Amino acid sequence: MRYISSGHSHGEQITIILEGIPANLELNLDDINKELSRRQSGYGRGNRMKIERDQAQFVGGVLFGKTTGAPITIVIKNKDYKNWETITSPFNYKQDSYRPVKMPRAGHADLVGALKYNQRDMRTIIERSSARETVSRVAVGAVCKQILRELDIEVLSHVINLGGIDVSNYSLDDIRTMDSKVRMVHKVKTSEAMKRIDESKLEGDTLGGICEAFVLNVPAGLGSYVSHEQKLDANIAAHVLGIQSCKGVEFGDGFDIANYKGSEVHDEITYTEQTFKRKTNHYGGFEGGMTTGMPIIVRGVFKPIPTLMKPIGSVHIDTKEQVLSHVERADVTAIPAASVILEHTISIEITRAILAQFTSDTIEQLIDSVSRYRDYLKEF
Ligand SMILES: Cc1cc2nc3c(=O)[nH]c(=O)nc-3n(C[C@H](O)[C@H](O)[C@H](O)COP(=O)(O)O)c2cc1C
Ligand SMILES: C=C(O[C@@H]1CC(C(=O)O)=C[C@@H](OP(=O)(O)O)[C@H]1O)C(=O)O
Repeated sequence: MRYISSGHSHGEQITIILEGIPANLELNLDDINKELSRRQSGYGRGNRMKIERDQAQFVGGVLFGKTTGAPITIVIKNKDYKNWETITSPFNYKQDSYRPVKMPRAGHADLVGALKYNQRDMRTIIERSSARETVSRVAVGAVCKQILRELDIEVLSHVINLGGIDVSNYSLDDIRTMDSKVRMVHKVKTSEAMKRIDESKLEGDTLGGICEAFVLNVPAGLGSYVSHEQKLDANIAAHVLGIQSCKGVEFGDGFDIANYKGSEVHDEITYTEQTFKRKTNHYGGFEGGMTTGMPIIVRGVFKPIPTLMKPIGSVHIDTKEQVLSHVERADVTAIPAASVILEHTISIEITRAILAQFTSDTIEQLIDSVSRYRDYLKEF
């Protein structure tokens, strides 16, 4: 399974081509659109999210509500395009009143993108480096979650730190039953986090944070130790790090394991109810790049939004004068959205590993093949 996306933040649309999804999967379009709208909400987002109402249009690979096995094409329109058309229309642009972007924002892709692609107007960089692209991961991840649901595998996420405030107060059961808005910025301690967001906004500043995701009911043995390309934890980490503004990924106890002895952190092996289990899950569900059968626990840390309404120093790319960096509409924080994106990114990698490992021309074959593998594990 693989996917590619194309499109600009303020262009007409984001187009996604997704290949390798089994045939006969009945897609629930409402659920896919619900996931897209979860990505849009969350306290601290800027005015762009008031303009957009993301909806997936399937224009290939789905007939009679089911996947056909052919590549799937998904289109997500940018409603904001109508306000940008004179700038971002590929050919019918007008240059008269347009001001090119010349003062790179530290933390964004502006300067390095301009250097790499020899661009003198960093609009060309912004249009693709923008996290608008994350609609594609969520649309693809939402399709993947429907496959995972057929296999009784569940992926959940929540915010655990927003701008330095610990907002992690929930058990797995709480997270599972929360409605999406509450899940993204939690009820308890929310007011403190919202206050911090309001203060940052007034100060012209931005915030980052940490999100956590869980994958439940994964069979042991997804992924493989035989090559780095097949290590599922490595593939999840790479894809998560590819989320705009992600600066680190950890599994289970993560960086904290450095503080313990082996006897304290290796997850001791037990055998109950015909299953190999672990007394603990310090390694977050992975050994040797393979799932252990314990819940997968992944956290991502996301830096504060680069665009600052009270800008910091920069250098004009033509004159080389010291200036203040470019200012444009932006989020104060996007951590609630990052949590949804994290969940979908992980769903994609879990699905990719499953489709690589099991017979999957059709969803029926996949369900049967995973079920037989689960029986085999019980008989082992
Ligand atoms: C959901 C989401 C929304 C974002 N919104 C903004 C934004 O409004 N303004 C901004 O400057 N950066 C925003 N970012 C971060 C930039 O896209 C990101 O920092 C930039 O592409 C550079 O990539 P890097 O941070 O991974 O190095 C957002 C990131 C995410 C995940
Ligand atoms: C459009 C989205 O996020 C955008 C990501 C983004 C950036 O620089 O990454 C900058 C902002 O774009 P704009 O300048 O149009 O307000 C965010 O709104 C989205 O998440 O759908």
